[in-house]
Amino acid sequence: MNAALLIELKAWREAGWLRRLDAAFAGFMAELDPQAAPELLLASALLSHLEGQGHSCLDLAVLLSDPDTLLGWNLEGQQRLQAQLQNLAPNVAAWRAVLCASPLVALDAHARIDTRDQANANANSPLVMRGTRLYLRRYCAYERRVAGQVMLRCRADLAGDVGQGAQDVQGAGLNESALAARLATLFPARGEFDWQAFACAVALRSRFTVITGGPGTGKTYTAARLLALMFALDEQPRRLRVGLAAPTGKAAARLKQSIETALVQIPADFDCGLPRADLLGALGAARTLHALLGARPDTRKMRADAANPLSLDVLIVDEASMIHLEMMANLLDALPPQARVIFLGDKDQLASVEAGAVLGDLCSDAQAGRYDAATARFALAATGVALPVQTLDAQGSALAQQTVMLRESRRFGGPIGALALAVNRGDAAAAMALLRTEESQVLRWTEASSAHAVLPLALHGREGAPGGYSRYLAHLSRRPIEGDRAAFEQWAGEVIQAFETFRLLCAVREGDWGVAGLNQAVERALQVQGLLSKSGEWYEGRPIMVTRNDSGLGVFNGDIGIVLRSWAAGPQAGSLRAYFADGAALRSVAVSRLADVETAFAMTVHKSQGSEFEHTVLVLPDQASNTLSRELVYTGITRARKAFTLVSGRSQSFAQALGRRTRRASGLLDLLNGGGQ
Ligand SMILES: Nc1ncnc2c1ncn2[C@@H]1O[C@H](COP(=O)(O)OP(=O)(O)OP(=O)(O)O)[C@@H](O)[C@H]1O
Repeated sequence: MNAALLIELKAWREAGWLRRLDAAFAGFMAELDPQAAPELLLASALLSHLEGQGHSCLDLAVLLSDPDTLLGWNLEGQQRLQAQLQNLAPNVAAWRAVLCASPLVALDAHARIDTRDQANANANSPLVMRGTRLYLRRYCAYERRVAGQVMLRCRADLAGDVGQGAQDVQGAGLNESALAARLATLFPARGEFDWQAFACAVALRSRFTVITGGPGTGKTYTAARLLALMFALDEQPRRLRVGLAAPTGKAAARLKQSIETALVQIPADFDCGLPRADLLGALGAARTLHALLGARPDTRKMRADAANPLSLDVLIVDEASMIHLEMMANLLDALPPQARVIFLGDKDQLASVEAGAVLGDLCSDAQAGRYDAATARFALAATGVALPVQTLDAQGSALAQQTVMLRESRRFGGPIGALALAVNRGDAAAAMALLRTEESQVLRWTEASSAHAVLPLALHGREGAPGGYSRYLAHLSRRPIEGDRAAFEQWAGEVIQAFETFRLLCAVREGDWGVAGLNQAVERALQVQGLLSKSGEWYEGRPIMVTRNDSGLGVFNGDIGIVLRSWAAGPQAGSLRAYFADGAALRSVAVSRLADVETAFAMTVHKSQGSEFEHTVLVLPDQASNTLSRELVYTGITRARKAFTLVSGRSQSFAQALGRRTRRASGLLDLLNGGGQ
């Protein structure tokens, strides 16, 4: 039977339902255990396949109840899978029993939260079963580590850390009256509950906090005021070690810039415990998580870990929706036990490309709140206003007490905000009406039979949102011929900035409507128009995106740069180098040293996370695609600052995308809620 099953899996690979790796993994399991049950081989192939799609595990209950939604295969694929399932164990309990009987599967049955890998009993088994979920061993361990750290830190007592006072909060040593007085200065009373002030208070009473909210809800504004509070309340503010980080270089640079801007806005009479300039200096550079943890090529092991922790008291991490499970486990392990970590992010955005949906899992109670009596009392004491009753729940988890959702957008009042809200609700009719009838020209819907409809937008923009890529190309043509290095660098910075005002975002990679096809088409169209002079792979003006971290070169996955001739004295320009903006500074790398890059006129929505463009064009393909989802459309729309255009190859794509939510299998939530069986 196994031989027949392995042949069937090969056919599934040839049909494109599985990857080569998935079928090979099942074959590997059959080699390790020639007596393996067919359930084990099928589950192995599907588990590997799902891991490639960002799931942390295979939930047998979902596999047996709704395999079509889980896998998203076409009708033939669904029927072939059903034909196999009919010959196998009849229900979840029977499947579980078969899998657990295999020497290749260890059982992780401890309900208790523990940071250690619980499946050590059978340390060589490649697979682990927890409850009805089957894991590749390392993902099970990552979930344990994340859940353990989150629970420890949420319950942590920060005695002595921030001021000393008589009215302790959960033993935290937090002086409530001092906190309330300072919060009142930073967040003047508005007569309603102030979620931003509450978020600051919550972050001060424990070692783990999540602040979530849509774009422009003031996550960075709140984090900056929180930093000011921490310095103000610390007995030795000069010794407070603060780190800023984000998953990508661009997001890190943006965080630093926004925090600096927000710190400057803090009322001058607020006493931060040290001069404002010193506070800014104390923050240091914002870093990518890879750089912060010391990622090294060819090993999963980071330089910083539990044995060699980061030298930090406070860490603020932005764009937390992009953090995958393995990275989160590594980050939490590397934080010293007494350090405080604050995650900022939008829970409704796309999850990381890699496995896990950590922020989504952590924020499962964010909308509801679920604050217990102690939190309600603390909120009232700290902010002077009671939490809204609908957010109270005596049974709220420890994590819920440390999670705050900011609910008011301060930036997106207009059509883009209204569209993002409609999309988030899954209200396709309202979203389409906004896109089709909106009069201010901020939004536009373009239905097209060919991907070439995108080209005029890329070349010149549209009415209400002019420019497209012609803006950066105009800058490109104004290279200073005479002048010094400073003039060259200023020009190069302007070219990069101008490129960042417009972007084509794709839902898929392949085909005419995907990243590859559109990049080629845009390059060709710009050449035909005489806007770009392309000779070979590398040419002046080529926008590139780095696709792999290279700490040696100082370039990281997602970095965007522009290829320019380097500065040389006199009218002679030098060799081609890729230029990247590092905040206000410029950094360059010889193009010959860049192996893992792609052209960046068009990029996936996934890769655009952490960036914003004045005009964003979201391109949905003409074929049905599993990658279309509500989160994808929401993420695309919220990348737009001033104008948004949707180009759809199929009229149904948009509504179908909004009807499809990305649900990633994960056992993290169960662990956080105290269940591990
Ligand atoms: N309480 C407030 N009072 C006045 N202005 C505010 C307040 N909160 C936020 N803002 C302003 O709203 C804008 C958006 O805030 P901020 O950049 O912090 O939002 P964000 O949630 O971090 O956005 P993004 O999702 O883009 O990262 C900023 O200009 C900020 O100064």
